[in-house]
Formats: sequence, C-alpha cells, structure tokens
Amino acid sequence: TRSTRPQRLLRAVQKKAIKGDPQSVISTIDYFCRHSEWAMNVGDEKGAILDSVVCEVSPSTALELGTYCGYSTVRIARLLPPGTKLITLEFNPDYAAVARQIIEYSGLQDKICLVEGASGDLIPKMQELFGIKTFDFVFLDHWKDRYLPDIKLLEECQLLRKGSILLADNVICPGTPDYLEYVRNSPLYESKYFKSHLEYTKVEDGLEKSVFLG
Ligand SMILES: Cc1cc(-c2n[nH]c(CCNC(=O)c3cc(-c4ccc(F)cc4)cc(O)c3O)n2)ccn1
Ligand SMILES: [Mg+2]
Repeated sequence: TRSTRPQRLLRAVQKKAIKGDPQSVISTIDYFCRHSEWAMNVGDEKGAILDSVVCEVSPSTALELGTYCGYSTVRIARLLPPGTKLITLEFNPDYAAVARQIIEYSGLQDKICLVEGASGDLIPKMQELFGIKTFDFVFLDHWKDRYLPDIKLLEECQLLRKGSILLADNVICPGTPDYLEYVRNSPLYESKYFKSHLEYTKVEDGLEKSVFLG
C-alpha cells in the first residue's frame, strides 16, 4: 500500500539530514514541507517563536501535547538545559512510530520521553509515571478541542505552579476559540498572542502564550 505522509517525511530526513544534528533534521523537514508535501508541523516561522519562549523559560520540566512526527519535539529538546526531560504525548501509534525514529535520528532521545495515549488519560498519571510535581512549560499542539479540557485537567491535577508557561499552537487556524476565551478572561492566566502564519502558508495563525498565576 502507498506510504503515509509521516513515512515520506521520515524518508526525507533519513535521506537528506545529518544523523545526530537536530538543526539539519529541522531544516530538512521544513524544506520537504515547503517544497514537496505540506504537513502539520509547527514550522519555521512559528518555530522561531517557540524557540524564543523555550529559551526564555529554560524549563526544568516540559510537556508537549501532540508529538505528530516529532518536529517541535526536536525543536524544544535541542534548547533544553542538560538533565532536563521533555515528555511528549502522542495518540496515534503510526505518528508515534515515525516520531521515535526522527527523534533518534536527531540524537536527542536521551532528553525526550514519548508516551503513547490520549492526553486526557495520561495527564492524571504524570506524577505516578514520571514523579513530576509541576510543569514549567507546556506546548499545546494536539486535538484543538482538547486544549481547554486539558489545561483544566492540568489545573485540577496541580501540575501547574505560579509562573508555569503554556504555549498553544493553532489558536487561529484550525482555531481553539473556547481555549482562547478562557485563558484571555480567566483571572488565573495572563495571556499574549503572537501573530504568525499557518505553517508553510500565508494563512493567518498564531501562538498564544499564557502564564499561570496560581
Ligand atoms: C496525546 C494526544 C495527542 C493528540 C494528537 N497528536 N497529534 C495530534 C495532531 C494535532 N494537530 C493538528 O490537528 C493540527 C492541524 C493543522 C491543520 C490541519 C489542516 C488544515 F487545513 C489546517 C491546519 C495544523 C496544525 O499545526 C496542527 O497541529 N493530536 C490528540 C489527543 N491526545
Ligand atoms: Mg500545530
């Protein structure tokens, strides 16, 4: 049967990127998605905003919701201080299988823990699975209708602390209106919008950065 889009993306990485070089994995994926086949990675333009927030926060504990092929996983992990772990959750086993190989190709596997399953099931298990008390940084890039229920779950599970940073992709396209309304109006958050574009296109999209005030 025909290969899947993630498999074709992995093949491009294995063919063109330098093994053990995260930046070359990132550049190869961006080139492939811009010139061969679009894919739902956060991309280079929003990726630069993601990089600046990760560097600013310099998190000791980080969570990514929605691994897909591992592009943003590699982007985040390459900037983490030594000894820091990025936990990334992926629901789709085919995406997870490709992500594991892209992560390994980048050489960052020791900084990343990829867990398969639904965010709603896994978030309440973070303490018992990883001994995590709270997350300094959370990147939301999974099902758009799960952003709001999942931050409420993070609050209930006391996985956020004063100053925890949430960064959400796709708040305009595909859009997460209920999430935006909540973080922009709740006294629990201070929120800021970073205008950008949907990956590899001219369509408007952006990232919403929200600080948990506790
Ligand atoms: C743990 C867990 C994980 C998941 C989960 N894992 N992986 C995902 C993928 C989610 N991402 C997207 O759907 C997405 C879509 C677009 C898009 C598509 C088509 C268009 F025309 C325009 C834009 C653009 C993007 O940047 C996106 O991120 N969900 C789900 C549940 N639980
Ligand atoms: Mg996205």
